[in-house]
Formats: sequence, C-alpha cells, structure tokens
Amino acid sequence: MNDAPPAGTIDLRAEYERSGIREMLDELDRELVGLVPVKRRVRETAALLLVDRARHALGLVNETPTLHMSFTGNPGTGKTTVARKMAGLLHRLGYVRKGHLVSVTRDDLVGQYIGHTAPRTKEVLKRAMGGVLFIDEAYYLHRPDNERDYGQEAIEILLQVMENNRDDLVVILAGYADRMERFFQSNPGFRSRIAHHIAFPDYTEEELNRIAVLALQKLGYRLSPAAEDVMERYIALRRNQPHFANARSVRNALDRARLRQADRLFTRSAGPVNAAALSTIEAEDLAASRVFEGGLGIGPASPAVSRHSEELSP
Ligand SMILES: Nc1ncnc2c1ncn2[C@@H]1O[C@H](COP(=O)(O)OP(=O)(O)OP(=O)(O)O)[C@@H](O)[C@H]1O
Repeated sequence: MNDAPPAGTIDLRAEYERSGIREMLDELDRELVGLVPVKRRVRETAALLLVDRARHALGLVNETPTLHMSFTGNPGTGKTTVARKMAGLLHRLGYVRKGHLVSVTRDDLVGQYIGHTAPRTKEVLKRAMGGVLFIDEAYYLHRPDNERDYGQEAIEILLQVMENNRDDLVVILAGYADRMERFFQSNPGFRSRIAHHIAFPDYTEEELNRIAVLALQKLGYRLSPAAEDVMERYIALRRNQPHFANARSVRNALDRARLRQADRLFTRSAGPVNAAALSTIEAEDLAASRVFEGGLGIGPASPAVSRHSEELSP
C-alpha cells in the first residue's frame, strides 16, 4: 500500500503531524494557563503557514509571507513565552533556519553617542538572523520629543532588514497596546510590515491562581490548603497594587515564599524534616508578604471569609 497522496495533492493533516506542529500546540495548551484568544491566533498562524507551504510545493506561490508580528498586552501576560514558542513553530515549518529568540530593548539597539547605534543594531540583527528578534517596549525606539534621537537610526535599519531579510528573520514588537498603537501611527513603515497583531489579555484571578499551582507543581512544591487561601487573597490584593505584572508577580511571590519556607524549616524545625515538609508552602510563608501589611484582608471587612481563616487570624 502506498501512503503518498495522489500526484498534485498534499495531505495537510499528515504535514501537520509530520512537522511536529500538533505536538507543539498541545504543549502550548498544557503549559500556559488561559490565553484562549492567543492560543487560537497561534493555531491559525500555524494553519496559514502549513497552507502556504503546500501552495509553495504545488507551485502556486513563490513569495515568503510577511511574518513580522506585534504582541500587545500588559507586563507578565506571556508575550515572551509565546514568542519563544512561535520561534520554534516557525523553525519546524522551515520559515527560519535556527528558531532561537533574541530578546532586546531600546538600550541593546541604540547607542548614547554618535556612530554607536548602527553597529549596535547590526550586531543584534546578526545574532537574531535565522530566528526571532523580540523587541520589548518597542515604542521607546521612537522619541517624538527629540527629532535627532539615535533611535531613529535603529528604526531605519530595522525597517530595511524587515523588508529585505523576510526569509530569515522574524521581528516581534512587544509592549502596551496603547503605546504601540501610537508608535504605529507615527511609524507607518512598521505597521505596513507587520502582518499579525496578537493581543494578550490580563489574567483573571482564577487563572492567576492556576498559574501559581502549575508553577509550583513544576518545581515539585505544593500549597497547603491554608496556603491556597492565602494565595487567593494575595492575588486579589496584589492585582490592585502598583507595578502588578500578572503571571510574573505570581512567580515572584512564589520565589519569595520558597525563601521563607526554607528559612522556616531551617530555623524552626526541631528534628529531621520529611519530603512533605520540604515541598509544602504553608500559609505563613505567603502571609509574611508586604502585600498583607495592615492585615490579611480577613475578618469582618472581608466578604470572603474562608474555611481556613481562623488559622490565619492573629
Ligand atoms: N499563561 C501562563 N501560564 C503559566 N505561566 C505563565 C503564563 N503566562 C506567563 N507565565 C509565566 O510568567 C512569567 C512572565 O511571562 P513572560 O515573560 O512571557 O511575560 P511578558 O508578557 O513577556 O512580560 P514582560 O514583557 O513584562 O517581560 C514567565 O515565567 C512565564 O512562564
């Protein structure tokens, strides 16, 4: 029996399996909580590229599609993580040679003195060739208040490379949606070179809680039931404080909780500790956070008094 499709046809399903794209999309689904619209867009992009490859193979097109993208959203919403996955996807489908991600900000591209910017930008572009160049807070390249800003030089080089090296470099511009929109308005060259705009929503409290559990699981830790409640409160409070950075704030909080757990075990354990003690974050490890200054948000003023609240009361 011959599995090859009839001449002049292409089995898209088989290509999907063979290229490893399915595996990659499944991984994206498993590893990232929420982000439903983003995952949908990544899946659509994969389908578009599979179809483009098939069209190439049948001689219907011979142009490389424009793959430059913009990822907009607040800090810690998964933009860098998804960009890394996107780089892998583009590599598996043969759109970039190596599939690595080079993440930069204005300071990596723009020099402080005359003559420093072009070599800097070119050096970054050289490193990124064959992969994805991720420019975080890309709008800082443009300083509308200063016409002689060196950022303009970097912009011009980038625009040229985005046009001429489309077959070996994908550029992703990332940052806050409103600032990016203003940046595109004053730099139409970028807008016209970007084909895919993906918006990253903020996580809901429930998603942030799931992110916490998943991140700890990956590290081989767990929250005690009482700590789960404190985590929920932590997220509810932290979300409304300045400098909140979605999943990143959650991960940082967990890093600090692990430090406190270690300190607690070290200084207060009377005898030997078992695996459970070594892998459990207790309520107090989280409750010591500055976010709770002024109390744990538990008591008459708090509408959601939990079943573990008495354990946390002073
Ligand atoms: N949906 C998610 N599920 C699980 N972990 C996530 C999710 N989104 C982000 N994270 C984790 O949160 C951290 C921050 O994510 P990432 O760096 O991708 O965000 P970002 O949008 O690029 O933020 P910034 O631009 O501020 O760096 C990473 O450790 C990442 O693994």
